Amino acid sequence: MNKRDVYLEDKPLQQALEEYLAHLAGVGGLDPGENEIIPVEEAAGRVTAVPVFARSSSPHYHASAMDGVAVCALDTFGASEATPKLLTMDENAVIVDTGDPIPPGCDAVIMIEDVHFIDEKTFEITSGAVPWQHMREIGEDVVATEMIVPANHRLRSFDLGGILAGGVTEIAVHPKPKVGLMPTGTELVQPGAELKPGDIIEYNTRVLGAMVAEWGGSPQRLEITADNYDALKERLQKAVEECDIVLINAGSSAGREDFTAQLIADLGRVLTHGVAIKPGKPVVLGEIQNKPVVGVPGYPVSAVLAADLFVKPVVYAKLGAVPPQREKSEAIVSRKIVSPMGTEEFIRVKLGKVGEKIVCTPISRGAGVIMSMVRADGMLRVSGLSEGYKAGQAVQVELMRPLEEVNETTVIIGSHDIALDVLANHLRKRFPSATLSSAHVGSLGGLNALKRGEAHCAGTHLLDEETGDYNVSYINRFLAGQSVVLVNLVHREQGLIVAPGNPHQIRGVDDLAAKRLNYVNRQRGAGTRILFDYKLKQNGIAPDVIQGYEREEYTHMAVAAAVASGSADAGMGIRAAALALELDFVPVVEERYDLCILGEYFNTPYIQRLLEVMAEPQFQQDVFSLGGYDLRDCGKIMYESRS
Ligand SMILES: Nc1nc2c(c(=O)[nH]1)N[C@H]1C(S)=C(S)[C@@H](COP(=O)(O)OP(=O)(O)OC[C@H]3O[C@@H](n4cnc5c(N)ncnc54)[C@H](O)[C@@H]3O)O[C@H]1N2
Ligand code: MOO
Repeated sequence: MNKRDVYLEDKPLQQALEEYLAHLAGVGGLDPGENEIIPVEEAAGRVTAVPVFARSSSPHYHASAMDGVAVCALDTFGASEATPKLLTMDENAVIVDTGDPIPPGCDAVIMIEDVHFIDEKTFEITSGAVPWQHMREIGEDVVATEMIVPANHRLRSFDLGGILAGGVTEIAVHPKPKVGLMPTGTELVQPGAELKPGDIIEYNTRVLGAMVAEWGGSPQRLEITADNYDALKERLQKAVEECDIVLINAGSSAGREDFTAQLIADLGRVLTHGVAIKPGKPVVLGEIQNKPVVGVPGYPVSAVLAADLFVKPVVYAKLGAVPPQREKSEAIVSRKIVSPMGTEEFIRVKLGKVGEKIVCTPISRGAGVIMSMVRADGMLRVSGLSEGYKAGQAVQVELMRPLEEVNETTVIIGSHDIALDVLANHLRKRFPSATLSSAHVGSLGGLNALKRGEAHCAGTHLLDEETGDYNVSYINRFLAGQSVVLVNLVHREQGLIVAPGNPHQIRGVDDLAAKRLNYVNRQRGAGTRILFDYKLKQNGIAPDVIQGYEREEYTHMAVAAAVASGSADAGMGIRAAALALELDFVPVVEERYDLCILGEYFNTPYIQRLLEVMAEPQFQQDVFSLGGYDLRDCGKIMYESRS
């Protein structure tokens, strides 16, 4: 049998979902299952299977609502400042505290503050009591037999109070759908294992498990199964028997060992294999023994999206509900986004409020980049009917963080430095509501982002070859006429990041050419790239003599990672990046790394908070101990220009 299915469908998302839910509903695959009876105190987050009716009223007796004296209102009529009335304890008044039963014969409470004792037994009042004043009547809160919550209601903390107040101690809830999570792949190893080349840490089922729990299901993580058809079939069969829903992770596409669709077809039925979404395209929507079985693609972002789009509605449906919509916000696209027609694309974006508008900047679109989810503030959907967006276009973004957090975010776009991570961390510690969001597009990219009004500030280290000074001439050129303040963050060592022990005995840039070594470069517009070009020129070396000059990475850490992996012999970067990956470092220059701040934001909390943190000795110490940093000018204004 040819188990390799290379013909994936391209079904539109909405159609795939509707067809799937309709099919499942038809075969009973969305039925909730037998009710579970549980104590009310354990019921938060659970979903009621039947309405809950009050057994008793609350209060179930007339109760005093205040500390004071219970009286018969008739006895108090006519009391005023001019004609106070005297009442006698135990004859026509009884002392009560809040919550006490009202004694027979009484129908009102006078607050203790309004009572003037003449002696132990007698007191005076200067205004009459209205019948039922300061009393809580029987059933003021809950009336016996009334419905407290309907069926299919997800119980919140205070709902438990209402139910218990109504005299109910146990309730019937829908069982949590048991979702079997089946990781497959010979290459998978458990988190924490010693890693060999080719090993992949199995984390998808952990992520999926946390998602299932959030939706109200009960995740059941299964053992890793190798890519062996018979073993997979046996495991899947067992999982279907034991669970209400089964997710098979990976093996969904067209690889030689991608068996998921075939397995589901073999044991049940595949309704859809391939949906016009990106990431997540090879998702398999199927059913075995009337139970939903979904083949979730292996790439982590694809897995999260496929589960969110197709499994969440199934779990919710089994609990008698539809998933809540994510909150949305309007945002302005910072740069052109191109997306293929015919595919609904899900683009992870960073958000920040710069001036009056929320700016939306796309981050990595790779389906294998889980960090794109970690870093995302929102998700931008590009419909299959659209080719994307122009820079400056207004879009609706689904929020992955509360809008208040987005509004409190300082947006820094430009060159990357590890000190920014330390700054972000200290900022959050000192100001819990504040966030520093940094996007790494190189120094020139940062200045351009400032010009377009997409950031509050930019990290920049641009060497002026003529003057040997940093940043100022570039600011005057790229931000002419704009008011900016240039504040130093660090001086740092730039040099060549090389393998441990410096096996090629590299002493400087000239050795790269002389020894024909493999170099890894930074992208055009990066300050480090400009520095490298300057050093080549100084040494009279043409760029095309450098092997790997065209290979571009976007951050110091990515350059260090290329050297660590052995795919490059050297790359220019900061010492801290070399130290972080236990590599060696050949110093070339000390350079200045500044924050270029738009004048209009200088006196706002976005910037003042950063400056406060930069002045902290602990922040400076933490940056210093990364190695290769000098903080002698940290926080100092290096230059100011006015519009
Ligand atoms: N010729 C084609 N190749 C691929 C296609 C295609 O249409 N034609 N689709 C691509 C797309 S899109 C996706 S998405 C992936 C889906 O891959 P599979 O579901 O078959 O998964 P694997 O190939 O087994 O694994 C992919 C990748 O996922 C990571 N992975 C897998 N399991 C886990 C886990 N439990 N925890 C963490 N990470 C996991 C791992 O990095 C694998 O390398 O196929 C493309 N190929
Ligand atoms: O569907 Mo795949 O998830 O685009 O990478």
